[in-house]
Amino acid sequence: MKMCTPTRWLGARAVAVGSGRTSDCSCFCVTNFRNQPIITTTISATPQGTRRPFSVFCSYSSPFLAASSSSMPYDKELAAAKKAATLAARLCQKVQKALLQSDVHSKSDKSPVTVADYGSQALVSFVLERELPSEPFSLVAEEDSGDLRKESGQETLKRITELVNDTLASEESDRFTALTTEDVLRAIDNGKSEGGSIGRHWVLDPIDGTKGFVRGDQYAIALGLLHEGKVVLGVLACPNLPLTSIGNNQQSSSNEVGCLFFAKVGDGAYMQSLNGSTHIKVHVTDTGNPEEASFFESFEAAHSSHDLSSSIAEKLGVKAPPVRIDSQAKYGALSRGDGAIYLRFPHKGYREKIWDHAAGSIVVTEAGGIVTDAAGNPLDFSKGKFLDVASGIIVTNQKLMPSLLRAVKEALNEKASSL
Ligand SMILES: Nc1ncnc2c1ncn2[C@@H]1O[C@H](COP(=O)(O)O)[C@@H](OP(=O)(O)O)[C@H]1O
Ligand SMILES: [Mg+2]
Ligand SMILES: [Mg+2]
Ligand SMILES: [Mg+2]
Repeated sequence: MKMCTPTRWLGARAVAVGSGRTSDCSCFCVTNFRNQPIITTTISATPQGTRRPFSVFCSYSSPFLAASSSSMPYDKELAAAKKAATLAARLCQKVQKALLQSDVHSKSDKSPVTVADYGSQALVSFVLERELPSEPFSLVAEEDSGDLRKESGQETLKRITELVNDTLASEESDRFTALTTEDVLRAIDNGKSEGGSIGRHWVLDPIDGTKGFVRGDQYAIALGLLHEGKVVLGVLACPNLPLTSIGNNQQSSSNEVGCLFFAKVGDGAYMQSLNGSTHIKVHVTDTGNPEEASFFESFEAAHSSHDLSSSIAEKLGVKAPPVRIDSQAKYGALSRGDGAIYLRFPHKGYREKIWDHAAGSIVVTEAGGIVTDAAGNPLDFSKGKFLDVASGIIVTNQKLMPSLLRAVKEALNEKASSL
């Protein structure tokens, strides 16, 4: 079977143009941008068997193709995601600047949540639904409105609604209409989808790294899109991340902070300033030498075992000390080569959630990196809101992955035999 990439998308019609020897190959296959066959067709052989150009016209009724008539797949979704994450970042920056103790609450699992987590979720949900009116809207997001619907949550709900409206009014004054508290509750609760392997689902962490946010450190607004269980685009807004490298031994040449990373499947990973400069393509480091590599891990030892990662780094031959920062800003920094490895080993019993990895993982893989669980399996985002991973998550480049996997295996075996 010959594979040829479509040269044009014509609504519900895919057109493939190529050349082939029609006498020895009669079955042709139109592939999508991930090289997966979407249409196969047979062309009858010419008696002469000559090499000549051919074109194949096939009817195809996919809503995905129909929706992509004049642009590349997921273009308008990416534009909407960048807009939503940028607006949410503005809201978070405002709150972090003037963080009042009363803006931090405790959820039933005792983790912190702030008015900015809720406000960011409401804004992203509202903007995505408004920008993509012709698409069914499904959102899997971290926060829910339960506490805000209680009597004790009314003041907080008012404050969140004000924040959302202030942000929309200052950033989009031309199209602003105020949201009510009910609108805000509804937008937050749109995030109740369970995700899964069928159709499309947005995946949102409105503030990833809330503890970092409250401390005044790193955090990210992380938004991904799943299609048939795979992450197909991701946007990471990192309002406090310097535009220049934060790796070990690297002096920052500018004080400017605020990065927006974005990636679409098959299209590479990019970074731009949150203030809207032109974007640059980013790539993970290509070092294969652990002595040149540094590694990222959680700032919070409660989120990832610092002991285990230090044992892995030692076995691998990494000399540099860990770079500890909060949130998926780690994935963003790794995607542009600030460091070579990200190690995440949650303590026993913790179940990873898809919103903590969806956006970050596509940014890194499109930048040429690899994201797997501790056994080397790819992450499976198709099983609902949880990610079932073996022991932990590891991220690095192609060259270092084989030796990293060996070091992880050794360190995990050592830990198991010491218990
Ligand atoms: N005990 C635990 N082990 C591992 N991860 C945890 C955890 N408790 C919370 N987390 C997750 O770790 C995320 C932050 O990761 P990091 O340590 O890389 O900054 C949190 O995201 P939120 O801040 O969105 O709740 C939360 O989902
Ligand atoms: Mg949280
Ligand atoms: Mg998170
Ligand atoms: Mg969060």
